[in-house]
Amino acid sequence: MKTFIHPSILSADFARLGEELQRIPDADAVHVDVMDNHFVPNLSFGMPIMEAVKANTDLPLDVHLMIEDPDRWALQYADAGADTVSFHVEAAQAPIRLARELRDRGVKAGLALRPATPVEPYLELLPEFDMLLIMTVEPGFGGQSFLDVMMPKVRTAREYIDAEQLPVRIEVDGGINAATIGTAFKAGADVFVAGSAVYSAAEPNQVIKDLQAALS
Ligand SMILES: O=C(CO)[C@@H](O)[C@H](O)COP(=O)(O)O
Repeated sequence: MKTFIHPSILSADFARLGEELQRIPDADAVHVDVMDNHFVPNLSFGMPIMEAVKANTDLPLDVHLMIEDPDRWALQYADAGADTVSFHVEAAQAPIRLARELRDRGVKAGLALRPATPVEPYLELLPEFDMLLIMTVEPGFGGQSFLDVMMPKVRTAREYIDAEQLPVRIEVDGGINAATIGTAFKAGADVFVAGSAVYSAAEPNQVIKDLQAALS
């Protein structure tokens, strides 16, 4: 199975964001965490920073909206150059309509689930999506510990996706590092977001290579 490492810039130095983006050349995409201080108890950034990120990297942008009312905002991120826009099923009014609107623009649609949200009720929606984002920490902050109790959810999704032969990736987000990535991979994830593990290191790109090596 092909795998993808997406560093999260939530753990980068925002005052030097342009340089921070140049420190991860072997990443498969940049994970862009948008938080509104309503859906999650933290505020990160919005469209101006998204536009600055787009202007300062050639890597694909994997945008994760942790916001209320994604139906209202998601298309702006698509139009600003996102490759993938994931929004939370707990926040969306009309997830299928929004996924179709994203895909009509040529942008991949991701369905994100909080740790407390079961996956089973949403499996039948997956043909409408390109990615399922399973949170492996409570959304809102970087640097938390990996919730391995989410692995049954990843396994259930993997079994369904394989049985239905859907071209849907499974992204895990939160607490991913060299010690946890193998657990998530074995459960069936193929896209791995890593924030603090990458950006707290002296050489972020070496961490990306180490994570890739841990999967090979
Ligand atoms: O969405 C989130 C947090 O809500 C994540 O993308 C974190 O930014 C990942 O950070 P680490 O757990 O890898 O430090």
